[in-house]
Amino acid sequence: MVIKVAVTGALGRMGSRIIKTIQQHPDLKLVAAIEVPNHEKRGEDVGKLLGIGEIGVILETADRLEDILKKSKPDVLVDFTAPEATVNAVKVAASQGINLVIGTTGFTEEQRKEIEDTIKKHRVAAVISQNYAVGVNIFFKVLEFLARKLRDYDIEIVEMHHRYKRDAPSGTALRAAEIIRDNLDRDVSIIYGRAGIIGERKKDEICIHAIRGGDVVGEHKVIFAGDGERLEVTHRASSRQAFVNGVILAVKFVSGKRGGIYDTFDVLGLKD
Ligand SMILES: NC(=O)C1=CN([C@@H]2O[C@H](COP(=O)(O)OP(=O)(O)OC[C@H]3O[C@@H](n4cnc5c(N)ncnc54)[C@H](OP(=O)(O)O)[C@@H]3O)[C@@H](O)[C@H]2O)C=CC1
Ligand SMILES: O=C(O)C1=N[C@H](C(=O)O)C[C@H](O)C1
Repeated sequence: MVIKVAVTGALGRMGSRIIKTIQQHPDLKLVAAIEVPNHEKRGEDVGKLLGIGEIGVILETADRLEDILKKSKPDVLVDFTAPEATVNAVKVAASQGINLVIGTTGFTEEQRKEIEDTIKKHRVAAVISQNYAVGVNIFFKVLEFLARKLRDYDIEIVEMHHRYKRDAPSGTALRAAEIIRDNLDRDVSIIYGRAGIIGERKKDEICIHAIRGGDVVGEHKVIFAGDGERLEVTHRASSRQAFVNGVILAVKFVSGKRGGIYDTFDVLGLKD
């Protein structure tokens, strides 16, 4: 069976790669590609815009999302855009019974809740993950283990991304901090950077440090610092294809599912 896929953020760093990869999977068919309202390339063939030759799908814009989805009838909508754009895409797609793969990061608590409530209300299925790379999900599992074993160590997270990234800290760093917090048997708060006369480090905090620069695809390091030793775990993404490969698995996983909110642990069979 062929899975029909729509992609929002079609010309973005992730969206464009997702579309190119869909073209390499005979069991996936791109049926709609959507960009920001009033995009100057609206109406042009998306394959041509991406330098892979005509594919027979024209670039549409988000102001017409409802009609586009009604016409193209995708099984799954893949969204890597920006927080408000994702909230809107989820509302429109879910109301038409379309399942979702969501990769956008940087949501407020309210936006996250709105997305989850919408998915539940319309009983669609969605995969939501801050990081679709297989290696990062294994890194998360390693963090669960380390947090249980090194519970008295001082824990710090450092992430680095390209200069264009809009949100900080990264969704992955936030998820890593939550995983560690949930696996420690003591209360900790998550804080963001330090400056000034901060005094001695507090035991009950995990600090996230966000670095931005150049074309770095994505790096995450977690440091467990003890007395006389330090354990560091690092994941480095050198190509966005690492995320895209996970997205393709998520599309195949969520297609045809009846309802529910899943993550990449579900997709990759990593749930305990
Ligand atoms: N979960 C994961 O594994 C990963 C998540 N991400 C996240 O994905 C998101 C996108 O990242 P990236 O591809 O690098 O960003 P880009 O800015 O390259 O791409 C986003 C695209 O979405 C477009 N867009 C914005 N609003 C809308 C809208 N309303 N409808 C349709 N398209 C819209 C943007 O257009 P314009 O530029 O004109 O605004 C842009 O083309 C970020 O939140 C990032 O953190 C990234 C990599 C991996
Ligand atoms: O914006 C990016 O590029 C990335 N965003 C995700 C995040 O915020 O964690 C995942 C990846 O690190 C790349």
